[in-house]
Amino acid sequence: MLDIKFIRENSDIVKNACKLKNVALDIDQLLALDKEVSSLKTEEQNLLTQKNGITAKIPKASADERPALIAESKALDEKVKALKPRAEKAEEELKTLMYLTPQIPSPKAPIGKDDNDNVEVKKAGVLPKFDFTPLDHVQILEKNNWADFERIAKVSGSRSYSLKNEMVLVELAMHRLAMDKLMQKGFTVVSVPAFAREEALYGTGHFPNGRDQAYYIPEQNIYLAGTAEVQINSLHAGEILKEAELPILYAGYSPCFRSEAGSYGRDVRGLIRVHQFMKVEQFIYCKNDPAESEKWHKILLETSEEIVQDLELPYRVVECCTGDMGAGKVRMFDVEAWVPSEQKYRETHSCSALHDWQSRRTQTRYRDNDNKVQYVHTLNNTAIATPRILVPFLENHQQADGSVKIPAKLQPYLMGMTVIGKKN
Ligand SMILES: Nc1ncnc2c1ncn2[C@@H]1O[C@H](COS(=O)(=O)NC(=O)[C@@H](N)CO)[C@@H](O)[C@H]1O
Repeated sequence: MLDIKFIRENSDIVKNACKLKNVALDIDQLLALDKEVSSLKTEEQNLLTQKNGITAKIPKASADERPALIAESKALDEKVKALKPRAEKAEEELKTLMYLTPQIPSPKAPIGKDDNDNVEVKKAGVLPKFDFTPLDHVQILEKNNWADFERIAKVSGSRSYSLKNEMVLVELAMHRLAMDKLMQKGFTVVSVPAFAREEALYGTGHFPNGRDQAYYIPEQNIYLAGTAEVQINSLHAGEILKEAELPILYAGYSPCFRSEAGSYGRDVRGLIRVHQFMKVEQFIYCKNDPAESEKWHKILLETSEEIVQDLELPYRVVECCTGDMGAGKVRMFDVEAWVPSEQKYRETHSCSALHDWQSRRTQTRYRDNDNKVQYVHTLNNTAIATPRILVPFLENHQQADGSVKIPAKLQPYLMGMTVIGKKN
């Protein structure tokens, strides 16, 4: 959400942001509603002032003056009451449009329509050369009895999977590697429930537009969040923190649930795009300062690169263009790991800076050292998300017999194993 004062004084900048982010929103209509809300409030205030003036006269008025004064006071009450539904309707409509108003993208962000216009900013690692015909991740899993798809689909439906044997240990090992790294960097590791109330999904900006991505449990009127960003972003909703408490660094561990509505037919095979996955989420609250946000954004990105390097995966970093980054972002980078069977890089991490666009939605503020109350800035990035990252992991580290080499940094989390899978 933006500051309404900013929209009033910079409507052209906001209109341009809507264009850059493919957000179909009528800012003139928003400003007209804003004016209507203000004028209704002023009208109500004037009526109340008039009424108070009249009421104040009643005690001193003579017996024959009093009935007229009481009648006039009642008539003013009726006028105030008549305004209420109009004011509430205008406020509701204004709030809806405020929730849809995109953040202003950084001038450093590439301008573009969709992920085809993202810009590669870094490439690292050596693409694997196989002296055998490499398998894709599903074939490697099946050859080693490391996953089941067919049976579990009968039980759990589409886009489901069951990891087996060493693959379950590899998944846990990756999460532990990520959590240990984040703890060493001062992050507070927290596990959070997948459950989240509607306000929390509005808080990150997943709602209103992404409502169809979330599973809803009507009896509890609660949702299954698609990322721990949702829960963590609302952990301090409504609070006024102290500047000395910032930055707050969270590593949120949770199951993530996504309907993947709109992804029909995409990545239907294997582990890339599933309904339930596990993620360690990096989330930072920092003070309201673009330079501070830029510093933490860089650190978040470097941390996810370190994890991908620890897994010895060839990868690249792309800066997301304005049309791909999403409504709330100032700037966003994706880390993409190389998938040999597709001969292309696939997104494994997504690193965003949002300034105060989310904290205005959750009313998360802090009292700065000059005693001024400000909105915090928020940032988030994936630390590790499985099972998707198992895809580049298995394919890049596969050997001719179908076994898979374990990178040195992961071995301590796997009882020192250096290779897993097929021998004979
Ligand atoms: N349907 C899915 N199946 C498997 N993995 C997924 C799915 N959706 C997202 N992911 C993984 O989760 C990562 C983060 O998802 S994201 O929507 O891009 N970004 C976020 O959720 C942010 N909170 C940063 O983590 C993705 O990069 C990807 O690795």
